[in-house]
Amino acid sequence: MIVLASASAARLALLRNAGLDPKVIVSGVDEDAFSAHTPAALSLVLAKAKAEAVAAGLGDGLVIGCDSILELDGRPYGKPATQEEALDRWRIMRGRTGRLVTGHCVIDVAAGRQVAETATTVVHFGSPSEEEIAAYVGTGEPLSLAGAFSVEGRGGWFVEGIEGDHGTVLGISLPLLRELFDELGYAVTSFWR
Ligand SMILES: Nc1nc2c(ncn2[C@@H]2O[C@H](COP(=O)(O)OP(=O)(O)OP(=O)(O)O)[C@@H](O)[C@H]2O)c(=O)[nH]1
Repeated sequence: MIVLASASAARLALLRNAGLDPKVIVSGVDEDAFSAHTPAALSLVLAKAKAEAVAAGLGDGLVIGCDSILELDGRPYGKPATQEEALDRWRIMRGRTGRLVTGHCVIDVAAGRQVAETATTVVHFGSPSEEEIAAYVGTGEPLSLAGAFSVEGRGGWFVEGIEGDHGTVLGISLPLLRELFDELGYAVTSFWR
């Protein structure tokens, strides 16, 4: 059994479209209770915390935990708390290049084994006008997204391009997840529906 320890609809859709049919158990981890020296380290700490919180209640299964953070000027940006914060974020981001880091953790509950790693995708932001930023933030979309943008939704109009795996931006890197499964001795193809 594969368990996705995430409330992210994007992560679930990505795994389903890629042939898996995970059971979703949201971890409920309080992300504000964690800190780390770098955005990448923070994404890993949070991915592990989410996977561990869900794995603690299971006797078997492969539990996947993830956390996505935008790194800009070395600072971590998660989901904006308010529309005002999202507006301010876009005024910083526009015309700039950031790194979307997603931490991944997979726990083989029965074997008591855990593997974890980050994936990073470079994001080149466009230069939306004040009116465009206000219109985008006004849709409410940015509030549920790490870095206050989507690459395939309404935010896509303001993303000039990315360098790296697009799944990492959506919230889960399939090639990295394949490596982590392989490290635990599992072939992802064996779970394809
Ligand atoms: N659809 C879409 N979602 C994105 C994009 N960038 C980030 N996200 C989502 O932003 C959210 C990042 O916040 P996280 O804390 O990692 O995850 P969450 O949604 O809070 O869910 P949990 O894993 O339960 O914490 C995830 O749901 C990602 O799927 C994007 O470009 N497109």
